[in-house]
Amino acid sequence: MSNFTENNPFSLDKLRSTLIRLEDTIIFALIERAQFALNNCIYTKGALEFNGATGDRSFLEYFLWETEKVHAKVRRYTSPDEYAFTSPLPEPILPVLKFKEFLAPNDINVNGSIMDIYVKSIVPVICQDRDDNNYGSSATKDIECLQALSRRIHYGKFIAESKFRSSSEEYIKLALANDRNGIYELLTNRQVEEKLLERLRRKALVYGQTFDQEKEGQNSHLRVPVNVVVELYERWVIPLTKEVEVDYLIERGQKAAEGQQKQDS
Ligand SMILES: C=C(O[C@@H]1C=C(C(=O)O)C=C[C@H]1O)C(=O)O
Repeated sequence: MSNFTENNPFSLDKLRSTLIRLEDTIIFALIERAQFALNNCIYTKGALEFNGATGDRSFLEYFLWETEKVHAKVRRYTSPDEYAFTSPLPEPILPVLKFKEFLAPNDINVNGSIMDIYVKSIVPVICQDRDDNNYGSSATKDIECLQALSRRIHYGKFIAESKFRSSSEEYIKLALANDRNGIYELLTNRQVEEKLLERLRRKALVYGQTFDQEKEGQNSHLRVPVNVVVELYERWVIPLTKEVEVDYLIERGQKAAEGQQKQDS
């Protein structure tokens, strides 16, 4: 049941349908990356293969940073249905830095950045550990994965705004007490999470099929292991999305209380 009229961009049902669509984007992005070898040198800082062109960064870090610089120059404001580094929502707006925090190689946030998690625990499992020289293609597919993951995680801002509008008094009270755990519990919907993980398992199983008749029925020939996709969400995507929601709701609640005080004075 949506919590607003259907034409409202903050309908929780509508926002959740965008997250469901992003599941497909992320699974297919992982499948696309898995067609190339690991090419470990693209994750190695200052790897000799790149003759110093990337300075003390890895090829992927360098490639991502340069890509983001181009995007940052051309990015205009977007609606909640499109990708946005900063939220079109009323104040507060999570700073663009949030994206960088998640991707910065030396990120201190939540057990390491999305890039650290992706490079250390996702790519080595979905790609064969060898070098096929497809460095540019591999990094391009990595960036598509990282951007889809970041888009999904930062969508937590819009989900948080929707929840705030449904229960603003409760969130304001918790925000004024800086009660992050209280906000985390209030925003958590375990039924939605369990349903999501089950749907993800089914999608990874179907999308990952190579339809190679000789191997019919052998899970080993899946293009991406099902448990990798499910664990990615269970261990990282969902917790990081909720971190974004909590960050947003703390600021949103405190600023709303300030606004109320100004009105009352
Ligand atoms: C995104 C939401 O907020 C939380 C995070 C979820 C997720 O990251 O998949 C799912 C349910 C909630 O615990 C939501 O309520 O839909």
